[in-house]
Amino acid sequence: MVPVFVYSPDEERPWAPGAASRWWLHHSLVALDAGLRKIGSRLVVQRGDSLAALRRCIRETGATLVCWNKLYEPAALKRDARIVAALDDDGVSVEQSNAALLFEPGTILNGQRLPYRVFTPFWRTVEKHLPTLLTPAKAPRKLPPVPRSVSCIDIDDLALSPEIHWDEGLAQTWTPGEAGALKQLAQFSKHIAGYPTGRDRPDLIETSRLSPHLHFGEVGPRQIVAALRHSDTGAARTKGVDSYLRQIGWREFAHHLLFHFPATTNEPLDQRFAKQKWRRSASDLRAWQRGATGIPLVDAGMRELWRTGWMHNRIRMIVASVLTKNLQIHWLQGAQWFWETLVDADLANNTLGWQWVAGCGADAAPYYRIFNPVLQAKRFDPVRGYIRHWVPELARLPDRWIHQPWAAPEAVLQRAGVEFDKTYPRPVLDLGESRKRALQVYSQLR
Ligand SMILES: Cc1cc2nc3c(=O)[nH]c(=O)nc-3n(C[C@H](O)[C@H](O)[C@H](O)COP(=O)(O)OP(=O)(O)OC[C@H]3O[C@@H](n4cnc5c(N)ncnc54)[C@H](O)[C@@H]3O)c2cc1C
Repeated sequence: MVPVFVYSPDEERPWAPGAASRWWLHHSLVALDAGLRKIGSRLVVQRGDSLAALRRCIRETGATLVCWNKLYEPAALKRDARIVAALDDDGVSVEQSNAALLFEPGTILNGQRLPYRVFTPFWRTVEKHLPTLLTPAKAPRKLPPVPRSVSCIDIDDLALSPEIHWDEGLAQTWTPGEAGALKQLAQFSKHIAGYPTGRDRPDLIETSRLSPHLHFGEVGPRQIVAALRHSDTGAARTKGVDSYLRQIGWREFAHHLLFHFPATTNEPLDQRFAKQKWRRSASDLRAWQRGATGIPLVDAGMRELWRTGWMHNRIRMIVASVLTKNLQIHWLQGAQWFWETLVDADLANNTLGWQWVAGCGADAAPYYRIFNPVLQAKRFDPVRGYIRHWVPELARLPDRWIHQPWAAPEAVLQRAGVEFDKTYPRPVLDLGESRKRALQVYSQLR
């Protein structure tokens, strides 16, 4: 057996991996190679056209069977179909498996044999099938050595790591690789009873933070189901496990949807929204990207993203709502920024998330649901710990004002050392006015 990785970003266009994903990929490959070496093998790394790289490897090894786990993104499916046909012509067998999802897309359909467009009935059907899932096999303890004659480049030659070192925050936050994923899963599993109540609190670490590991296949959803089911004891744990698996269900839903509706990476699923007119404002977009909108909860989230390559789910919803609804900037602009900066950037989840918030996707938030970052901060960042951490220039403001400094009396601002447009920006929008405008735009689209 010869483990091969081929890096071919051109084959993933227009959604080739962004900067944060490339960072993760580099470290994930290093970890994979180290793991393989421990059991007698090594990772053969190639770059360029996948088919050409595989054919070279087949020539060099005399392989008669090529196996891989499937990806279900539109570009990957097209590429894989081309490779399967070409290898078939060469007389080489191919075996494709599913490790990325609980079930193959196309196998979970509604009564009319059509894809689900609403999450709850989709998840009910998946839940019914969960007991049929096979427990994943254990990893091998020994593998045969890879012959020296097999051509291979260094992982460094893929030039995935950034030349300018903006990645310090990522390195401090994450441990890419299977060992990091399993450790994270084991730790999370101990606290899973707190997940249903804690999962909405960005100031606490109550979610699993497994998203990048799942995206890169360092742990699979079936492994997660198996691990949690086996450890399930007590009512609180059961509630925690159920609530968590439902989120894994959203991931599954997103991937099945993308499989059935591949154009949604760039177009709204709900075609009524295709005629929506968007605002263009480079300065507002930049303020949003840089965490300089003057709206503390939004700025906190965008800075967390920039520094760590990750953002809490509730905050993702809030920053996306402010961009698409209050600022009326196209959801694709937000999706592209997330694509570049998230370590868990995932075409299916990102598309679903953005279209859900913008109101144009499957089972989407209704158009009149416009998150108010001030009320959201009161509710989900009750002691404002999240804002204080990510927006330290406001840290000395009392709880009452820190999430809405524009409303604070001058004396309070002075005492806290806050000076608008010097230490912290004035808000780029009026939340109330922009909400009214958004409601008008959306009501015309219905
Ligand atoms: C605008 C927007 C963009 C998003 N972009 C991405 C993205 O590019 N990649 C990504 O993995 N997730 C994305 N999400 C979904 C979600 O925010 C993240 O999966 C979650 O925050 C990851 O943290 P966690 O692993 O601690 O999640 P947990 O709460 O521990 O959930 C466990 C797993 O379930 C899956 N999951 C959870 N929530 C969702 C969801 N709403 N949709 C789909 N899958 C979910 C993830 O794989 C996650 O790792 C996006 C959400 C929004 C609103």
